[in-house]
Amino acid sequence: MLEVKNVSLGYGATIVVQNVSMRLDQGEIGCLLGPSGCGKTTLLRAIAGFEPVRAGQIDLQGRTVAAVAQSVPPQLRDIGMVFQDHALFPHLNVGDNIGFGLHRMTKNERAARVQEMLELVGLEGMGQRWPHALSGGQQQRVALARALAPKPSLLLMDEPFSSLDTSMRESIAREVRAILKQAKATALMVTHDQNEAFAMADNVGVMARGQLMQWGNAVQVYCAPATQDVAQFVGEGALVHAKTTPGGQWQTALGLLPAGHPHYATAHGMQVLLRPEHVRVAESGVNVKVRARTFRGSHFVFELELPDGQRVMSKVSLNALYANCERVNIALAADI
Ligand SMILES: Nc1ncnc2c1ncn2[C@@H]1O[C@H](COP(=O)(O)OP(=O)(O)OP(=O)(O)O)[C@@H](O)[C@H]1O
Repeated sequence: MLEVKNVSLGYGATIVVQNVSMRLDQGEIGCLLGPSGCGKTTLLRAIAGFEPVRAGQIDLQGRTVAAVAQSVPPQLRDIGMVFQDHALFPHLNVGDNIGFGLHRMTKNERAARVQEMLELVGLEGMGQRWPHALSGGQQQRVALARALAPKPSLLLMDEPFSSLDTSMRESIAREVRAILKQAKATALMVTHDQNEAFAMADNVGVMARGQLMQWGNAVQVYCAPATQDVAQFVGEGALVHAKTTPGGQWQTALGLLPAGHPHYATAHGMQVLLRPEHVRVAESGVNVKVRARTFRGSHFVFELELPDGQRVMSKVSLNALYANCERVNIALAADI
C-alpha cells in the first residue's frame, strides 16, 4: 500500500531525513516513534505530498507519487489526514464535518456515509452537535471519522492524541486502533509516546537523528532494540559495560548474560542493555546504593549505583522488604 524507498528530505541546506525505507501493507497500522526533531513529521509530510523528496521515492498502491523533481499533489494522493489539534470546522456540526470531503456523493449517499461513520466511531445521534460541545476524545473521533469517510487508501496521523490528557491517550489509542481495524484502514501515525505507539501499531518504526533505526513489532523493538538509540529511547533501563567470555557470553559487573542479549559498541566500549526487569533485588548479590525510587502503582523502579559508579534500574515489587533501605543487594534475574 505504501512503500518508502531510500528517501532523504531536508530544509534548505540541511538534510533532516536520511535514506529511510519502510513499507505498509494493506490494513497495517504503523507508528513512527522518536524524540523531538528526529524527522518523523517531515517524513509524514513528504508521504502526504507537502515536502519534496531529495532522494529516493514514495509509492502508494504501486504508483510512484514522489521522486526527485516529481510529485503528485496532496489532493490526488488519496490520503486522509488527522492532525494534532483535530482541526474540526467550528462553524459546521459534527455530521457536516464528517461529510465535508464527500462532495462527489449525492445528498442521500452522503447522509448514509455520515451515519455509517458516526456508528463506526461510537457517536451515533451526535451528528447535530457542535464541535465545541464535545470532549477532546470525542472531537478526535470526529476528526478520525472525517478523515476515513472518503475511504482513503492511506490515513496519516500526526501526534493525534497530544492534545488529550496523558491518562486518556493510551485508551484512546486502543480505541482508534479498533476503529481502524474495523474499517480495514491502512494508517501511519507519528508520536513520541511509546505507550501510544505500542497500543496502536502493528509495527513501530523508531527514528533517531533523521534515520529509521528499526522497523518491527512492539516486542521486537522493546526486547531486541537494533541500535543503541532504540535501546535508550524505547523503554527504561541502562547500558552497562560488558566483555565477551571465551564461550561468547557477556561478562558484566552483575554476572554473565547470554550471547544473544542486546549489546552495542558504544563510545564507552561494548555495553549491554539491562532493563529494570533484568535486575532483581536479592538476599545476596552485589551490594549497591539506592539512588532513587519511583512508585509505579504496581511496583517500584529503583535507580541503583554499582560499586564502580555505573547505574542500573530494578523493578521491585510493592511488598518487598527493601522499600526503605539505603543499600540493597542485587543480582541478574534468573530468566534473562
Ligand atoms: N519548515 C522547516 N524549516 C526548517 N527546518 C525545519 C522545518 N520543519 C522542521 N525542521 C527541522 O527539521 C528537523 C526534523 O523536524 P520534524 O518536525 O520532522 O521532527 P519531529 O521528529 O516530527 O519532531 P517533533 O516531535 O518535535 O514534531 C528538526 O531539526 C526541525 O528543526
